[in-house]
Amino acid sequence: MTDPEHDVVIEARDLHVRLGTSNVLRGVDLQVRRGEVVALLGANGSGKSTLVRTLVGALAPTSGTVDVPPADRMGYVPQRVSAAGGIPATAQEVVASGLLGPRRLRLPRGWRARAHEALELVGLVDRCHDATNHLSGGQQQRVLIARALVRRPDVLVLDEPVAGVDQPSQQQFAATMTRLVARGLTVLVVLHELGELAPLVTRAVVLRHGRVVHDGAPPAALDGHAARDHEHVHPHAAATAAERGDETGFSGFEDSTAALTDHPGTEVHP
Ligand SMILES: Nc1ncnc2c1ncn2[C@@H]1O[C@H](COP(=O)(O)OP(=O)(O)OP(=O)(O)O)[C@@H](O)[C@H]1O
Repeated sequence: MTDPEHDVVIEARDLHVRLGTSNVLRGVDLQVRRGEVVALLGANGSGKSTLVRTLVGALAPTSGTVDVPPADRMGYVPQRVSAAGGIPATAQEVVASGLLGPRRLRLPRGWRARAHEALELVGLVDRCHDATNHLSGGQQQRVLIARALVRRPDVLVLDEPVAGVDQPSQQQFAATMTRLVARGLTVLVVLHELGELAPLVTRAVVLRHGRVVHDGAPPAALDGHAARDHEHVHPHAAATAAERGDETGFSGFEDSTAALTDHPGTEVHP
């Protein structure tokens, strides 16, 4: 018999994080099981980045517990970081730097092959000798994903990996994630909308004001609302959520708010 508890690879219990004078996370419980692709959604400022930064150990919880794999089994792609950083390093070098750590200051034997393997996964192996500052924003983001993959992690945590990224790179990113998930990678990904990743996402967790207000079916999976070419409005969605006292109402994702309720909303197609 399989034990679902055994499959939990990321767990946060009653997590509170206070930054400055703000209580940014206010009692978050989260579990991610092996093989899941969990989308972490929520309005700007709801605490998504703070949650993933706490999970990867970049921030200390004020209270509560975090249980995650060892650092070398978990890849992390932070939000809005350029792979270029003003230093004329090649894609291969940036990726290989993911093999370094506090206790490993020299690249291991075979680092080039490992860097190529990771660049292959993100579809950039042909650019391995290019300086990263000659790559597009989307390509730089893929270099950073390759950097997170170079240790062959079991779990990948990404913070808005496609925000502001060009469309070809978004598609390439989705293709990369599809390949990795098929190999068994577990993924926790902060997103503003499911977009190209919608078919992969197995569960959505929605934060609002530092609390989980939805943990279950991904909104787009219910009816395909997140499709790029699907334009519509839900004139009464907010009212519906408010009437029901439903805290899932959150700005910036109104469509999903409607999809999360059992009320279908009204669609207006231009
Ligand atoms: N170092 C800090 N000191 C004080 N407050 C902070 C700090 N970092 C973040 N915050 C606040 O915490 C809240 C949550 O921020 P966080 O970046 O986690 O949200 P987010 O959901 O990831 O937002 P976005 O979608 O805009 O990236 C915000 O109100 C932010 O202003």
